[in-house]
Amino acid sequence: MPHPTTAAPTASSPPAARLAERAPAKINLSLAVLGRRADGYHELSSLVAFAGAADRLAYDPAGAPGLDLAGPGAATLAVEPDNLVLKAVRELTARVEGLAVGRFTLDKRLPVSSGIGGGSADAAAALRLLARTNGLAPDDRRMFEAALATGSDVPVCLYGRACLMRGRGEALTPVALPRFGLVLVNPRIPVATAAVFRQLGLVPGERCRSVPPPPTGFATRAEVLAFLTGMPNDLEPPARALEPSLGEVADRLAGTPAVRLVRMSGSGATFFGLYDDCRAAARAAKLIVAARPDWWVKSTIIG
Ligand SMILES: C[C@](O)(CO)[C@H](O)COP(=O)(O)OP(=O)(O)OC[C@H]1O[C@@H](n2ccc(N)nc2=O)[C@H](O)[C@@H]1O
Ligand SMILES: Nc1ncnc2c1ncn2[C@@H]1O[C@H](COP(=O)(O)OP(=O)(O)OP(=O)(O)O)[C@@H](O)[C@H]1O
Repeated sequence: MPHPTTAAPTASSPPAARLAERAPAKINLSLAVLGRRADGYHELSSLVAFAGAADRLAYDPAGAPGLDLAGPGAATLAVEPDNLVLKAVRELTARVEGLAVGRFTLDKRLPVSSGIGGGSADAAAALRLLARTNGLAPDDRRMFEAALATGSDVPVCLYGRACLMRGRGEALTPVALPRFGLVLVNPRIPVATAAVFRQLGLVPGERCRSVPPPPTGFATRAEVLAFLTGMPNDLEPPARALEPSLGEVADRLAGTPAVRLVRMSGSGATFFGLYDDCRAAARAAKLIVAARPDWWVKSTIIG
């Protein structure tokens, strides 16, 4: 297979031949750091769910292997040589003999390096497209292995449903969640995941806390909120220490009417607000956009 490349949009086969997958934003509703493993990765326990906001990955199986970038976020990735879509392709190619690979077009809508796993979601979408077009079962072990080799958040994005995520990101247990209105706010300040973990100052092999597992399901929003109140995002203090301006993002969300919970996702800098329904979320988003038109603000649903 020729080496896949990243390139500006080009003409390719007609739309009828194209396939597509959504690549939804991953939200860490809670995120406990339990310690640091001997291999350097941190041991996590995180309640994860997926938002209505997404990138979109189109695929032309007959096209030349590679990736074209489109959409409002394309420019932020244009000089990125190691796109996670291409990394996932390489990892699956290394595991599946004779894997046929075509051309991807990424419609980039989610902010980059923002704690909502956009790149991981894109990588998972690429794996799903390759599985569909190569006759691999979605639960083929090689899919999971390629996902984990691509990044810690890629397995959960491949899974794509609300779950408890543990370990480095490889242990996933389904959790039933009721629906919330959701507002995502990103101040367009990229935050490097590695720097936030490093700020915790844990040495390999160090344990720092234990947490009780969440229930396997929540019947009501009140139950979810009660659970989350005692389970913050442990990466929020180090992210705020690195980027004190994140305080304004949390404060703006906390000031919106009818907000039930405000928290950072992943390693930041995206914060989210939970609301009872999407109308309350839409109202809140409007207020934030009016105050900070320079921020990325998205009103959607989760659960
Ligand atoms: C913070 C989260 O977004 C929570 O879902 C993820 O744990 C991060 O997942 P990710 O961005 O896919 O992370 P990777 O690309 O695998 O790793 C990026 C950096 O974060 C560190 N990292 C990541 C995951 C983890 N459990 N422990 C870590 O210490 C890695 O050492 C690496 O330096
Ligand atoms: N398709 C992609 N979309 C976004 N970022 C990508 C992509 N490919 C590679 N990257 C690079 O991956 C890194 C992480 O990007 P991403 O947007 O997934 O971060 P994140 O939202 O903080 O993820 P996480 O929540 O998993 O930590 C950035 O350095 C970015 O340049």
